[in-house]
Amino acid sequence: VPVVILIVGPATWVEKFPEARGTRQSPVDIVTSRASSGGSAPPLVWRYSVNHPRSVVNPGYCWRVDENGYDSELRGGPLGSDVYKLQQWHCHWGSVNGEGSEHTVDGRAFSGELHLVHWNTSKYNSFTEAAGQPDGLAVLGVLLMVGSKHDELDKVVRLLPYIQHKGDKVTFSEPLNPANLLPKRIAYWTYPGSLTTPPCTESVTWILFKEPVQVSAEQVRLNLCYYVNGKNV
Ligand SMILES: Nc1nnc(SCC(=O)Nc2ccc(S(N)(=O)=O)cc2)s1
Ligand SMILES: [Zn+2]
Repeated sequence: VPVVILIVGPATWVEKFPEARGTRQSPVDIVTSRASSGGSAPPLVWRYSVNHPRSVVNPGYCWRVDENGYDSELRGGPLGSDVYKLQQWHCHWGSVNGEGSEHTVDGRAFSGELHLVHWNTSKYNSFTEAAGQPDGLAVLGVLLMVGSKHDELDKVVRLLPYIQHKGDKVTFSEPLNPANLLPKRIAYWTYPGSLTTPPCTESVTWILFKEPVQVSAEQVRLNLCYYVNGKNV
């Protein structure tokens, strides 16, 4: 009986998304010995609005929080003189604890990875337009490791049981400051890269914080069980 092997992972993305064959594809392994020092880059500065309604969506993999157009600003660091605005933030978790981050550091994976996705409002008129431009997006990456409970993240994790299936969405108005999702030490690695999932557009300036942020084992478990249930191929 002929065996049909259905490959749905990154290896087949190039067939439908030519960008995936590009020269600046993410994620990457950060080889710390090869990272150059920051030199004279200006400080990275951010400001997020706290008291506005947000919605948590199940896009079919992990979960995503939409900022619904409320004001915010990310500037400085590797972003030149452009100002970026937070569009959405989401997570990547593994199917097994201890793996699941997209970026690795010296070959080491973390239990998860949070992405805060911003777009260049100085140059473009919409997220979708910016998402197709080489300097259109800036994503802050936060590595997650098991440790103490993360109270700010818990405002989302506790809502996961209500969005078990693809397309489910729940809106909440509890005040939340995305800045509280970032590590205390703001040292980071940065490189020109791409969206890590289709269409893999090479439009992302990646800014990955060096210091992992701790989440509790229970929060990982909730994401894992949610991930397994909510995950669509
Ligand atoms: N040209 C376009 N690409 N993507 C869109 S809208 C969908 C979208 O936001 N995709 C997206 C995919 C991956 C990432 S990630 N994991 O942060 O690199 C962020 C965002 S329009
Ligand atoms: Zn992501």
